[in-house]
Order: sequence, then C-alpha cells, then structure tokens
Amino acid sequence: MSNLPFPIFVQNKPVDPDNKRAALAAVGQCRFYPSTCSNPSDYAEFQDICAKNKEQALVDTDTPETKDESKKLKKKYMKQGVAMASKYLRQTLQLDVSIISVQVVLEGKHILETDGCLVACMLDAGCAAIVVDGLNLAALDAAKVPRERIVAHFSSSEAATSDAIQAALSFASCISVELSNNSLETVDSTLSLVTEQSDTVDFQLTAPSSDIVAQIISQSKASVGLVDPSADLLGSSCIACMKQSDRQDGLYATVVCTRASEALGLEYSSKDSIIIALESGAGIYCSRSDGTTTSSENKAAQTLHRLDLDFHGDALRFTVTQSSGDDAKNGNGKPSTVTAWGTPTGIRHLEDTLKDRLQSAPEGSYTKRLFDDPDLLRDKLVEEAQELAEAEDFDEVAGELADVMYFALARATKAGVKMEDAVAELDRRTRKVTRRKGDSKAFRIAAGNAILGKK
Ligand SMILES: N=c1c2ncn([C@@H]3O[C@H](COP(=O)(O)OP(=O)(O)OP(=O)(O)O)[C@@H](O)[C@H]3O)c2ncn1[C@@H]1O[C@H](COP(=O)(O)O)[C@@H](O)[C@H]1O
Repeated sequence: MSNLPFPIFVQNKPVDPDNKRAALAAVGQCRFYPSTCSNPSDYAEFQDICAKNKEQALVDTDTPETKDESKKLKKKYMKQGVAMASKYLRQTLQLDVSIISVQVVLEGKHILETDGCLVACMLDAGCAAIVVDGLNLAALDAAKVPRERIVAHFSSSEAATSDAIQAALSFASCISVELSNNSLETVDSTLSLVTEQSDTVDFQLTAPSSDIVAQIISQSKASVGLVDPSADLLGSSCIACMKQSDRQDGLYATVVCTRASEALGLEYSSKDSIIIALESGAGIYCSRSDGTTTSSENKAAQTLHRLDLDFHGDALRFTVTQSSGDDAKNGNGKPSTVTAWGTPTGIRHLEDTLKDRLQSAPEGSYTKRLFDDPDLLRDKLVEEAQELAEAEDFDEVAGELADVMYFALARATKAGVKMEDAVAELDRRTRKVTRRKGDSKAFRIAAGNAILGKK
C-alpha cells in the first residue's frame, strides 16, 4: 500500500466525533501521547497499567525455593496488564488496534522502572510500535523487543544529529523527527542518514501545507505524522499525496470491503467525501452523477474502520462494517447487507443462513436443533475437531474442516459473534510479542475424551 500521512494525537483525543474527528486514525496509522492526549482520568488509567507492569517486573524469580510460585505470579500480572491495556486502547481511547497501526509514546522512566514489561504489555495489547525518546539509549535498550516495533523520536532536527541517529538505529528501525521549520533540506539530510533498505523516517509536522506533506511523502522511506490535525487538514493532505485521478471528474475509484476482505461494491471518492468520512467515521462517498457526497442515511449504514491507498496511488479501499437489517440502505438505495454483486457465497453465505435460522427455521432444520440443544452443539464441536485432527488425505481434511467451520459458526452465531469479530481478534494477535508455552490442558483433554467416549 502507498503511504498516507497519519495523525499524531498530542493534545487531542484520538476519537472525538463532537469535534468532527470521529475517525482520523482510519488512514491506517496513528500515534498518541498517553499523558496529554485525553483527560486526566484516562491518564490515571494508563498510570495504573504502568503500576501493574512495575509489579510484574518486581516479582523475584531468582530465588530457587519460590521460583515456580513467582513465575505464576508474574504470568498473572502480565495477563492483568495486557487486559488493562487492551481495555484502555479499545474502550477508553476507542482505537481499534486490530485494523489500524497504533503507536504509543512511552516515557523512558516508565520503560526503565518496569524493566521493559510495559513495552511488551502495550505491544501484546495490540499496539504496532512504541515510540521512545531517541536520545534515551538506556530506555531503547531496556525495551527488549525487535527493532521493527520501536520508533526512536527526536524532538527537534537539531537533536537528530548523525551520531544520535546512528546510535538510535541500533535499537529502532524507524526514526521520527519533529520538523519545526518544515524544511525540505532537513528532510533530505535526515533521510540520507538512514541507509538500511527497510528503515524509515517519520517527520512530525504541525499545520503544514498539504504540498509540503506531499513532497516529503514522495521520498522513499519517508512518512509524515500531522500533530493534532483536523479532518480537513488530514483529508486534504491525503489527497495531495495521491496521484491525480485519470477520470475527468477527478474522482477516485473506491473499493468498499468488509473486515474479512469481502468486496461489497465500488464507489467513488472526492476530497470532500474523504474529509466527511474522516469527520464522521462513516462510509461516505461521492456521487458520479452530481458530485454530491452521499446522504446522512448512509452514515448509519456503514462504519468506517480504515481507508487504504493502492500501490499506484490512485485508488482507495474503504474497510467498513455494514449495519445489519434488511431495511438498512446505503446512499444508492441498495440493501446494505448484500454485496453490489448480489447474494454472497462461501462463509458469508453460511453465516447469513445461520443468522436467518436463529430468527426462523424451516421444519427439520439441523441448525435449529443445534441452537436448541447446547449439549449437542458442544458434543458435535468436540467430535468434528477430533475428526479433523485425525483426517489423513486432502479430501478428508477439507471435508472435516468444513464440518468444524459449520459447527463453529453455529456456536458463534448463537452467541451473536460474527466472522468479522474473529478476524479482528486474529489480526490483533499478529501484534503480540510474547509467546505462551501452549501445552495442551489435561482437564480439557479429559472432558473431550469423556464426550468422545460416550458416543
Ligand atoms: N454446512 C452444513 C452442515 N454440515 C454438516 N451438517 C449436518 O450436521 C449433521 C451432523 O454431521 P455429521 O458429519 O456428524 O453427519 P452424520 O451423518 O451424523 O455422521 P457421519 O455419518 O458423517 O459420521 C448432519 O445432519 C449434517 O447434515 C450441516 N448442516 C447444515 N449446513 C449448512 O447449514 C445450512 C442450513 O441447514 P439447516 O439448518 O439444516 O436448514 C445448510 O444449507 C448448509 O449450508
């Protein structure tokens, strides 16, 4: 994907619909400063997370007599810390880390006093990277995570000397520099210091012109973070970074898809419609016939999660969730629960069928039987999982996998969980840095065997 400028929340709340900033992070990436970007009670919540990590770091696992107990305690604190951080990101800041790359700016003292535990905690909770003062080499070292997950930040171009950048690059694959003068010369000189192919530089700008943003982003390795931008500035800067549309009306083709990457339709975007989409957090597009943005009716129909620019820089993808209910219409009067190409197939079709069965099922529906009999559903899940585990040839594995998917989807549908929710969880897990041992659980095996034995 091509690069778009991203918001840096220094003073502003990341999600703020009242001030027309409902979905700025939908550009795919954002950075936030926990100490200043929201109200004091939110910061207190973040400090509780730091305190929990400190508790984890202080557990003594060196004393042989108490080693096992201490390890358990450490693991317990770790899980508690990750749960607190996940809640803070998702509920308090309303950032969906499963679909956007979220960077959190951490103070060196918090990293050092938690012996790096806070870093692992924030990354396990779904943050894509942590941002640390590039001059604080002790904190960068104490973070103890792969350098791809660390951004070394310099609060001025004067601080980002050649020596300082080289030192920081031992720990971080991304350098971030605050550009107070918006000087393109500084951009060039900084970029020339970062020679490794995969290393990058973020330039942090306050209220720049969209031309400057486009010029910086056109350089390879460079990204731009905008400090507390309005939707207008961010949207205009995004458009400035895109290639000119080859359509006469200047609109950009926009593929609309679900979180599970199913294409729902093709729409068109203009600068105005992108800005309104970022302001409102809805799937808003531009009409090809009269150039107007789609109606407020549409705002209720699609929640915007993310927009991406394609490799060529002239087509967009909007990832949305459509509100369910056959009466929900999008701006073109099409039912929102089906794709522009008619009835879906595959997993989406099965999911829709199962949802229907929950409302009303025909005589003899097996799915209804499963919904009405939780014990049967549990037993079938165990049975089909075992059959999948023991299947041997290609066809057998495919068939058993289909069975497992059917029963698993029946279980999920009964609980109101959608495939998209599982996809979000899988995406969130890709950010984890710690690995669990993952042994099988004896009591679960015994329970499964009891089910299989009674057949
Ligand atoms: N994908 C499935 C599906 N997979 C399995 N099953 C049923 O699950 C039951 C148990 O499956 P088993 O493999 O154990 O079959 P079995 O015959 O009991 O045992 P074996 O002989 O295979 O060992 C059978 O009645 C299967 O028909 C399914 N039943 C329904 N669906 C889908 O769900 C939709 C709605 O189904 P109804 O609710 O029945 O209308 C259907 O249109 C399908 O798309």
